[in-house]
Amino acid sequence: MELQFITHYTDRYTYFDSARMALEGGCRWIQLRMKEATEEEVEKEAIRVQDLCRQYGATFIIDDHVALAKKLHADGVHLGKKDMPIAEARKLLGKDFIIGGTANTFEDVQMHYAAGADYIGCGPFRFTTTKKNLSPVLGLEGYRNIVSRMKETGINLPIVAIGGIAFEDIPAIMQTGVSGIALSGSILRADDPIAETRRIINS
Ligand SMILES: Cc1ncc(COP(=O)(O)OP(=O)(O)O)c(N)n1
Ligand SMILES: Cc1ncsc1CCOP(=O)(O)O
Ligand SMILES: [Mg+2]
Repeated sequence: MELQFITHYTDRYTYFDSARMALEGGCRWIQLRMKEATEEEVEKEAIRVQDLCRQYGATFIIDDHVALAKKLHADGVHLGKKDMPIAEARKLLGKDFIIGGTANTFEDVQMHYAAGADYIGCGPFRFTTTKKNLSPVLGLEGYRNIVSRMKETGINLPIVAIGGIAFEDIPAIMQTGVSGIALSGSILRADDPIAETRRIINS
């Protein structure tokens, strides 16, 4: 299973802990997402998490902060509706950076495809408290619809499902034709987040 881990914090774990546990559990794609942090805090953690990702040979993506991704030579950046437009980020970063875009509809996918995105984070699958101001929930039917319209129009981009996903949801979500899963909370709420990551990777 292709898993992207999105960093978060809890009463027990820091952002850095969350990335470390996902890497120890075998995840090889980490997105540093720190919504309530200052630019300085994001940079400080980005340097540490990037170093750890390098030790594990994992891809390191930064959420929202294009200039920081360029400065640190991160592997890429993830951008949503309220962030820098993908075409502008592509001009700044060039072709060697991975750029992901958020989609909630097929029209979002079309727009990001035209702008040169490398992958789509598509969601939310269901309600989650990890993100505020959620777009409408897609459910399985939402993914089926988006994937089938992509096939009809010849849009070939990896689609990563995100939002409120737990271990038990993964087989049915993968059956809709998406390429992978991104998650955060269900790993951090597990008794043993490292074992939970391993269970997902091996599923
Ligand atoms: C893989 C992935 N998909 C979607 C998102 C959401 O990005 P965005 O819409 O910009 O919202 P924030 O994460 O910035 O709150 C994501 N980060 N990763
Ligand atoms: C960043 C993001 N975008 C849509 S839902 C979400 C949060 C994913 O985290 P969780 O797996 O805890 O719902
Ligand atoms: Mg964003």
